[in-house]
Amino acid sequence: MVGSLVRSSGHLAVEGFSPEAVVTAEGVSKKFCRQLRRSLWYGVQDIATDLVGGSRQGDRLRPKEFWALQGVSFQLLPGQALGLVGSNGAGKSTLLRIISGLIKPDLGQVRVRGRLAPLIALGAGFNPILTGRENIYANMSILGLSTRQIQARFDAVVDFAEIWEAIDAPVQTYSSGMTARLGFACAVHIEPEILLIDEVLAVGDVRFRMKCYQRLARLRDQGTAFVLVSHNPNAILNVCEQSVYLKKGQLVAVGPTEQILRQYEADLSLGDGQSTAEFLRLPAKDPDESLGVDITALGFQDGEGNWQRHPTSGDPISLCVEVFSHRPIQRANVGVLISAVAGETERVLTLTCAAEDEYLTLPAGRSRVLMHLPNMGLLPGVYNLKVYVKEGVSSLDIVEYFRFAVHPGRLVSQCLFYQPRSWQVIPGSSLGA
Ligand SMILES: Nc1ncnc2c1ncn2[C@@H]1O[C@H](COP(=O)(O)OP(=O)(O)OP(=O)(O)O)[C@@H](O)[C@H]1O
Repeated sequence: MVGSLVRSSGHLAVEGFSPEAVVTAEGVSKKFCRQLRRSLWYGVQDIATDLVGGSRQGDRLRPKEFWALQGVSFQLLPGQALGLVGSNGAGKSTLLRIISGLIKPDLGQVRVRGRLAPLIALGAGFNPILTGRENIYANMSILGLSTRQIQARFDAVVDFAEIWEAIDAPVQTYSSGMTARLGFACAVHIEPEILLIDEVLAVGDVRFRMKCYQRLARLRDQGTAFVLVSHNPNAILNVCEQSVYLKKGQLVAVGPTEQILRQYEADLSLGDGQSTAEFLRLPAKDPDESLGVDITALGFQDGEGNWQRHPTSGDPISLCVEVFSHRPIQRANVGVLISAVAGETERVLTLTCAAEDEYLTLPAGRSRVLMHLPNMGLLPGVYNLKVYVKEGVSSLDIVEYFRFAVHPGRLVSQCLFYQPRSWQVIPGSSLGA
């Protein structure tokens, strides 16, 4: 799908484009200027240069300009789904805007073959003062449908968006979920050959999201190609078998989605500023500030008591919470809440003493609370751990932020949940008597 990649002058470039590709991006670069005044002035200069038939110096940065995209090449074949991952400001939306034709690249080119539907900003393409009905006609005709074709699909669009009661109200009175539903419904009902989706699936309730995913699967079966941007790795994993990783405007990797997400998440964990330390040491608290128990250190330890900065999926591991107690606590409730960093703070695991009525006794002075996990059930990725110590409903101390990465190990699971199990074959045995 993405051709073979070679490194050239510090960038990855695609060798041997397929003539069947529905989208081909070749050495695409885009620069922006953060100063509005300068940016407007540069715009005027560029238009003047175009008018007199001069050539823009697209390859050079003018003062205060920066590359939002630099030398990005990839291609998308019919019916294939490509995820676009990268942290904030990596250039994902800029790339989608260039593919959709909303903005022009300064260098390189993008070729698109087939009808393209961009779903790249909530409500973009809708006129807020027009009604839902009027917007459906306006939007779908911009996307290439005739009035007769729109009439034939109108009911299906409104049914899908579930907005019959508001169809004659101005779109500015719609909730963000309703606008997203209408945008999605219009885009999928033009039956595009290429669909660009930028985060819009994050809006709307869970039921509608499931409906969108089902619809996307149907479009894929019919041969629609996708480019999907999402901060939620599961959304990308569900839809795309291949992904592109953008970092500071450059394409750093392309390949199977699982591999690309691991690389991205590993980079995220290296950028957290905590990664070099084997465990998290917390600054000593002023006795006046303390509520009775202070968490003084936090980390993972293996069976031999060695600190493990990055636990391995499937291996036994213990979470170690070092505390200093100013007085004995008879019924301490220690809680551990784990969320996925790349999943928009999606909670993955909540483990508390109170949930199992297994309260702890903390003596006065320093102690280590160990939570033994026979298997690290988290899949490879980057997580944030929050830990608290409570006595009844009163919180004694809390650490909001301990980021760690889980490295791949022998555990192989395709889903979020890992169930430890053992297998057995009983020869000569049947379920009958
Ligand atoms: N019109 C613009 N003028 C100036 N800078 C811009 C403009 N549009 C985007 N940028 C900048 O270009 C860079 C890339 O932005 P872009 O929106 O493509 O990133 P992104 O990967 O989609 O980020 P996010 O995940 O936060 O949506 C950012 O530094 C952004 O601030």
